[in-house]
Amino acid sequence: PVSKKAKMRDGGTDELDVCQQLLGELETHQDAWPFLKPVNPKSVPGYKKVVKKPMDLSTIREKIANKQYSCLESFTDDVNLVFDNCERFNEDDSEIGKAGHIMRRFFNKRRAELLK
Ligand SMILES: Cn1cc(C(=O)NCCN)ccc1=O
Repeated sequence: PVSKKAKMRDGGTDELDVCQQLLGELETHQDAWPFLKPVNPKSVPGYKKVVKKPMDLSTIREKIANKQYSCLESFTDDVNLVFDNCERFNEDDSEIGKAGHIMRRFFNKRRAELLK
């Protein structure tokens, strides 16, 4: 079988390039505004108690910079956490709830296209 090592190419893995590409597209999406920075628990009543594992795009950007993602799967888990938290806390027909559904669909579509 092809060894893990074989996945490496100069300057890091292809998977990490895909993570950077996807994150860049999420950050610049017009509906990304609710997800760019950590939710401020002081300005959003109930958030701290309800959402056990907060996650946002700037935190994911930091984790990439600190080499905290070993593979596309661990990166995908954090992106999905952003949108799962959003569904948990926001009505589907709210502005933020709608943005979360749009962003999740966009992410899944682009991830599939980049992996083809
Ligand atoms: C993702 N999310 C974001 C907010 C929020 O208010 N973000 C600041 C926008 N400027 C509130 C609830 C929530 O689930």
